[in-house]
Amino acid sequence: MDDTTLSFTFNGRLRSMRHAVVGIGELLVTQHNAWIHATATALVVCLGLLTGVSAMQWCVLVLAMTAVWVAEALNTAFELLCDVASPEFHPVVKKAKDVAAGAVLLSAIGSVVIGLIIFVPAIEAWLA
Ligand SMILES: Nc1ncnc2c1ncn2[C@@H]1O[C@H](COP(=O)(O)OP(=O)(O)OP(=O)(O)O)[C@@H](O)[C@H]1O
Repeated sequence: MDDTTLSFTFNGRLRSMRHAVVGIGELLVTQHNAWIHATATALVVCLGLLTGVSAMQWCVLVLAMTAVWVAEALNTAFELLCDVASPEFHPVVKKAKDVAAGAVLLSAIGSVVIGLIIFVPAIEAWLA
């Protein structure tokens, strides 16, 4: 490891953030699940604005949505690595990919439950 690898630079951090933004772009362009998450995110934001949920409820909703996006991003990265490491069918890769996909499903189910807990009463109050 040389000095340039060790030194902290603003440009280095900026470059690193650019890579992360490119990664998010890749997720949005290539992953069909990400399109569903984007639609759900837009729906939640519209519903939240319409029904006037509280600041604390916004925090919970943001955390729930972020959990789904993070799970999807990690699952996608994992799938890409699997495809390089084992392009042919492998029973253990199947298990690994299925478990990673399960993480996305778990976070999505949790988010739907949170959405129902927050929005059912909020919509009832809004319609009353
Ligand atoms: N190399 C492999 N070996 C064994 N099983 C695999 C392999 N690649 C994919 N699979 C199986 O196919 C399923 C789908 O894999 P794939 O990589 O297409 O992801 P996906 O769930 O379709 O996600 P996406 O829609 O984001 O592409 C996996 O969950 C796994 O069960």
